[in-house]
Amino acid sequence: MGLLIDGTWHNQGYDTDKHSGEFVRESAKLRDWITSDGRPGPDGQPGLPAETSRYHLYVSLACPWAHRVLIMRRLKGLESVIGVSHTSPLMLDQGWTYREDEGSSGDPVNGVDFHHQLYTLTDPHYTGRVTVPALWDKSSGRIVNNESADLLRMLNGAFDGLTGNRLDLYPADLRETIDAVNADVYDHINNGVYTSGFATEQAVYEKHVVALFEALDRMEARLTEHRYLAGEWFTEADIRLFTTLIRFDAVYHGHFKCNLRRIEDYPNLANYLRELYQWPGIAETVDFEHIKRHYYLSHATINPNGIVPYGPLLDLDRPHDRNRLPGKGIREKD
Ligand SMILES: N[C@@H](CCC(=O)N[C@@H](CS)C(=O)NCC(=O)O)C(=O)O
Repeated sequence: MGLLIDGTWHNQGYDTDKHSGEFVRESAKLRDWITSDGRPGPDGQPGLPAETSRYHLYVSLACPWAHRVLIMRRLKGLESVIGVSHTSPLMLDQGWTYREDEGSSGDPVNGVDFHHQLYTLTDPHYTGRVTVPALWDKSSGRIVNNESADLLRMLNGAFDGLTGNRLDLYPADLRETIDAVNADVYDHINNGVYTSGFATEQAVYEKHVVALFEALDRMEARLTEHRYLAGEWFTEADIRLFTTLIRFDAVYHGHFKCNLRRIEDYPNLANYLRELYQWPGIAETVDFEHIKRHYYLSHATINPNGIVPYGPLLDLDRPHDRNRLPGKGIREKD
């Protein structure tokens, strides 16, 4: 694990001492935006036009943030429009790598060995953490965006003219609800497992793990009455919760000590997780081999001997009970 400082790779972990034992996630820095015709993004970000085969997605199959984007790519029928390379599950001295002998797909676009090289190709003086997912633009030869929340929004709309796909995972009339759920899920669940697991002080860990389970309780209650997080429609809010839930019992419960309960112990969350897992196309984006090997083998401070647990046994294909609640699937744009 490491970071770039003025374009030079430094092999160093997260500095929790600087924040009294807290893990503080760095904000993504590369934030240009793909739009259908290259006009600026929603907040005036520099725009680039959607084109077939122009952009390439670099992901880790282990990473919950990258996984969101893989699901959106699949649901939006973008497989033949945006190519993908995945890293090796191991994130060690050189960070994410494209070592095929360790399980990476390799990098056919730039032929790099290490993910950090894509950042220095983008900016020879790059300073910051080197993260997946990253969307590469073959035309300008750089990463245009490395923030999964942005990538979800772009993939939901910008390429519709090329694919004819009209599914809308961020419908205008549900945005207020989706944004509010996303904020809670991001702070306490998506990031909450990391702030719990990477805490280096007991009190800091306890604060985050309690907040995490309070948020899971809120989601459990919400899903008693609602089929999906924003109501009857499946939206990006569900994708964003799913990628944490699917890793929870296999990794976060043990490795990150998020062990008040398992997802399996929550009737609604467990059934909801299975419904989403069984959604056409989604199970194919889940790779437990990468997920387990990544976490248990990449964080030597947490798991120094690198033993990967054999279990748990998960039966995500068994039936769910979510049909008891009204659901309409994914909205189509008018
Ligand atoms: N804000 C980013 C966060 C991505 C992120 O933190 N990815 C992790 C993998 S799960 C990573 O690459 N970490 C490397 C590091 O922090 O050095 C996003 O959501 O796209």
